[in-house]
Amino acid sequence: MGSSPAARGRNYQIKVSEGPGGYILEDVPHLSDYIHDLNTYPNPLRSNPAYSVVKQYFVDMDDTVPEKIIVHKDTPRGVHFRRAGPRQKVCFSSEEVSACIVTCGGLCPGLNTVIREIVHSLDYMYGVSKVLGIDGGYRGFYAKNTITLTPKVVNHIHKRGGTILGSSRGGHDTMKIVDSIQDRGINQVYIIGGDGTQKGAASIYEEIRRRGLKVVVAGIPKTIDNDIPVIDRSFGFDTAVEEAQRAINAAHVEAESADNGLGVVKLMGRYCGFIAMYATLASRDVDCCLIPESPFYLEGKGGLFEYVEKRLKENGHMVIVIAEGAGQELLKKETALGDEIDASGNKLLKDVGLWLSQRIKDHFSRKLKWPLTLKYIDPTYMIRAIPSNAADNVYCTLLAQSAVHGAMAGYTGFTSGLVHGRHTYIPFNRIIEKQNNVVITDRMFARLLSSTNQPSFLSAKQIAEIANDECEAPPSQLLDDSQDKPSDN
Ligand SMILES: Nc1ncnc2c1ncn2[C@@H]1O[C@H](COP(=O)(O)OP(=O)(O)O)[C@@H](O)[C@H]1O
Ligand SMILES: O=P(O)(O)OC[C@H]1O[C@](O)(COP(=O)(O)O)[C@@H](O)[C@@H]1O
Ligand SMILES: [Mg+2]
Repeated sequence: MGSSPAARGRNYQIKVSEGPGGYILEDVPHLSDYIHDLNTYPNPLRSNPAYSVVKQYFVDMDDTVPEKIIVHKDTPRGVHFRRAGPRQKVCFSSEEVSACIVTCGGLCPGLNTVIREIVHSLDYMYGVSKVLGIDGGYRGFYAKNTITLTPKVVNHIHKRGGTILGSSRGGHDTMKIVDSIQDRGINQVYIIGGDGTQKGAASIYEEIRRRGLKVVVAGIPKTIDNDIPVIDRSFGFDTAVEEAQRAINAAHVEAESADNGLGVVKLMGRYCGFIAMYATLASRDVDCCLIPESPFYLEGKGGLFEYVEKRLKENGHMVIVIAEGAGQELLKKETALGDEIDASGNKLLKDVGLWLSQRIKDHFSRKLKWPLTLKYIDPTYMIRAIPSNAADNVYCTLLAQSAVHGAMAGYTGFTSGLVHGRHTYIPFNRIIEKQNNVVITDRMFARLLSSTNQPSFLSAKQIAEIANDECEAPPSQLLDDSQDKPSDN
């Protein structure tokens, strides 16, 4: 993977200022930080009939959004992010802009909606007509042709799953990508992708800045797994949870219709179990939800087999939801398979659902001689390939609009993201420093355990150790709803 010496330093990204009462602004870079004779223009939205009637349509330059909204009387004001939205002045004239859009990593519902809205916002709000689609992810910058994107070309794409631009893993070469951006005269780069993609976007931004180019880099966070930190949730997550209900429902119907019926559903989540956890909480038909963050074991007292036996005796049927990244250590021990990675360096997972189903069947047929009817459903790629639902469509639209407003205003090196329901510009360093995961000592996980009645599979000592490890890390927004809403405890 190519990255410049500047990219390895990562110093350009951090722009922090402080104010009274412990106020901290983790700001995003601006072209004027390194280009001193930057022209500005009045925002064309001033004369747009749709927006000119809105009172205070333009965002006040001083508006910021707090990272934490639950505070005590004496709490310092803490970290804030710049509020997204249109500015009075822009740094590009409409004719000057030459934009490009790239989608990278795994598919996710909503990708086409984001592409469509970037093209539409650039054209209808800012009069920009030069927009290129980069074919097939990062490597498309230097190894493939581009696609001309017009409002007409993208008009109906939000009704389709996937990405009309194609995507890929691997192939990120900072130098070749920035050379291609420079050669093509591109000055706005919109990069849609997950944690890996945003790391790549940070390297591109740093190299562009090192070369002193008037080119803005705007990220739009994409991941069905919801593993991107800081933001409330990633687009496509809501759609995935909704679609997962169909698989869980099918598993439940199958399980209920058979003697000792057991439905096993595998859902996505390479390193985190958000989809599994939320789908379980939404469905209420699930008896056990297994996620990567919460280790489990099969045999012996307190193990999964014991719980399955108990539930089948009590209820006659059972549904297990398992995130694809759960139980990988157990599976690895038993199958002696090595560690493999994909082209982006992500762990390649073994099929834990298939393995678990086989282990349960073996256990009940050989050891207990129980007749068991087990149905295994793997809807993972079906879920990922559908178009986004209504809520995600609106969310994608606003994320794309925010990115365009930010880029036109000259902000760069940022990811457009929702923080406590407010659209913000988050500096890349905050997005790529860690991954979001389910905190099993948070209230939300307790709610999950109490809704399924499953054992936690952890001893009191293990839970205490995890709690100690996690007390340093702030709880994720999606998990700890005490961040957003009054506690319901
Ligand atoms: N640390 C990194 N630095 C630069 N590029 C990266 C990095 N990690 C991943 N990428 C690139 O980002 C793209 C997408 O990454 P991947 O992990 O596959 O998906 P996602 O962005 O959804 O997490 C790939 O083209 C990959 O080469
Ligand atoms: O598309 P692939 O390479 O089979 O990868 C599957 C992985 O992609 C995901 O859907 C999303 O991962 P990314 O957000 O990193 O793209 C994971 O849930 C899953 O493990
Ligand atoms: Mg990823």
